[in-house]
Amino acid sequence: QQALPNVVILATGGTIAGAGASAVNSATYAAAKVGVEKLIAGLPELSKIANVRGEQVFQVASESLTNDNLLTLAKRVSALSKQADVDGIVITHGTDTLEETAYFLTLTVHTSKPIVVVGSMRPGTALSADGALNLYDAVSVAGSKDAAGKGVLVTMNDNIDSGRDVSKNVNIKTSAFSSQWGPLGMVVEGKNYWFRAPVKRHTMSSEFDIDAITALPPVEIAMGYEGVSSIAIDALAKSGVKAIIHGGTGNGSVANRIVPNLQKARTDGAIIIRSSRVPDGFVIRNAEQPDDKYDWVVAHDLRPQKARILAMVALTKTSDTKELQRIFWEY
Ligand SMILES: NC(=O)CC[C@H](N)C(=O)O
Repeated sequence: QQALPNVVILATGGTIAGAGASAVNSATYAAAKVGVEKLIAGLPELSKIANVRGEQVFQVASESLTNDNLLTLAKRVSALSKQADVDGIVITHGTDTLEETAYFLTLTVHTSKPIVVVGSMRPGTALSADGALNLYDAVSVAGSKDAAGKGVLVTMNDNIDSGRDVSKNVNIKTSAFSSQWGPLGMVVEGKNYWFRAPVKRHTMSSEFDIDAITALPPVEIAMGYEGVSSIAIDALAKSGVKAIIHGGTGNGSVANRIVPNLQKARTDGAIIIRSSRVPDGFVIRNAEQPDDKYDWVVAHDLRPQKARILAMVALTKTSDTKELQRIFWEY
């Protein structure tokens, strides 16, 4: 009988720590109510697969997380990952911005130990609550040797997804999370079944290290849509943001009437990053807009909210647009 792995659960809030007035409240409830000790005590099956201990890092709904929260969490994950008595780390998280935290961690934490971010779509008080199994799966994956070196992972609805690729694509339903490139595998009854591996740079092979990052630069998002005006772009440029993510239409297209405003924002110093509001596919450089001529960057397959995370991290090292474009291809 092998010794059980040591897994630390860092709790940050969300629906997985939510509570409703009755068992039929699957959508109407308060997130971030239940503490980590109670979450662990409510799942005695965990003690059969790992030595688990919990830390309450935050108790919030994830839409309210800040850049400072991201830094605090990532630094704690990094410190724990360096401890010999920690084999894996689980982060319980609200699902609304889970994909952003998971991507930030995979970009910045230098470890090959498994790190798993997990949430739920229904509070623990609801009928058919999904949090208990999702958390069991997260601890199981975080404690398994075959999950090492795959970047930060997300376990929701039996799937093991890459924290880089996965997004919340459905609300209300427990099948909320998916990626256009597919899950890496599945976890069933405490066993992992792998089908693919990430090819983008992450964790150990990342050039970014949370231990060396003390602040994140301001990066904001402006959406494209029929009838868009230059109000948002002009306001962002004036605010002094270091980069503007343009969540464009289609292939990252930009309304002709705001192109001059984005060009001016670039000349005045902001980095312009062209992404798309379309959930899947990716943006091709110099298609739709002459990125070389305008000195713009394209976001590859990253959605605006993920492009913002990579832009903030990349800008801690460089504001050279050629370097930034390399980083967007590689991560
Ligand atoms: N399902 C959820 O976790 C959503 C709850 C809340 N909005 C959050 O993101 O924390």
